[in-house]
Amino acid sequence: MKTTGLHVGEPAPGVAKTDPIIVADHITRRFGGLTAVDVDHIEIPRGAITALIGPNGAGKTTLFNLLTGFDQPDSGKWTFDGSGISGIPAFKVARKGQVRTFQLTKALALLTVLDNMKLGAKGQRGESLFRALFPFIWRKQEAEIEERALVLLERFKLLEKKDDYAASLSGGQRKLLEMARALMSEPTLVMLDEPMAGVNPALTQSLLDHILGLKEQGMTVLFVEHDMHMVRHIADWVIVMAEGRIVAEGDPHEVMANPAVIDAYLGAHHDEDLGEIESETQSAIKELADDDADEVKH
Ligand SMILES: Nc1ncnc2c1ncn2[C@@H]1O[C@H](COP(=O)(O)OP(=O)(O)OP(=O)(O)O)[C@@H](O)[C@H]1O
Repeated sequence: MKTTGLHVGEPAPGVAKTDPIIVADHITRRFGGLTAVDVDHIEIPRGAITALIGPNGAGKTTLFNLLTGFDQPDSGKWTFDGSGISGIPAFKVARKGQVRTFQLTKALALLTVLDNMKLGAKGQRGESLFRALFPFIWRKQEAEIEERALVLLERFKLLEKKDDYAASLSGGQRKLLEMARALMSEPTLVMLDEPMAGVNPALTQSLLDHILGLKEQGMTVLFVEHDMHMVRHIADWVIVMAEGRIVAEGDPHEVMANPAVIDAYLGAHHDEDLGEIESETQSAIKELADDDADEVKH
């Protein structure tokens, strides 16, 4: 079920939201002479699924890294749930309830599925001092963490794999594990980085259902994705970036029909034959247009 009534006024870049969970101003991040992110104002609607899309190199991942404290901006301020979190390190951001998924790194792939889950809960209360002073309470907390991990693994159909190395999982199962691990810290905002990348079609629906499930449970979801089918099917709101800036925002269908978005994807090659210069994102836009045409026919 799509969530509507998210914005106030015309859906232009930076438009105000009725109930924003993130409000950010004047964020810039430069790498040498390159300005990777230059966002004047952005608001993420609470309780909805927002897609952040844009061509390769648009600055989506950099913006994700900034908002979650994994990178520091050259300028900018933002709030999460009403409290200022700009410049706060990632583990503190996560404690406040804003988590992001990570690609399963080599090191994590060499841990079991269950250990990966337990790591997702670390940085909450299990500090070493706490452990030393209150071993009894600490053990109780460990037991609670394991219990929560098992419940989540069951929900994500990974329980049978709990003692396997994460490296042995398929691409889709890894994505499920990344999402399940993020949920260990009981977040209010879940940020997913390309949740569909490397997922085979058999697991696509299950992943989509899990993401919709997060919203049903009251969480806010923000994801970066190149897969336009996914954007269209589950996003309530779409924000488009190009060259570090936000170039369009709105409902998925309206955004896809927006000339600024088509321009952002096609860039200087606008008038050329798409067949010759086709890239991942260009073919995605074409697929989407085909989908829309199919829908009109039916
Ligand atoms: N650590 C870094 N050092 C130097 N340049 C960087 C760094 N990280 C990102 N960039 C540059 O910043 C720009 C934005 O990159 P970013 O990865 O944020 O884009 P993106 O929209 O996530 O792209 P993609 O869809 O390909 O993942 C790119 O030109 C990239 O080369």
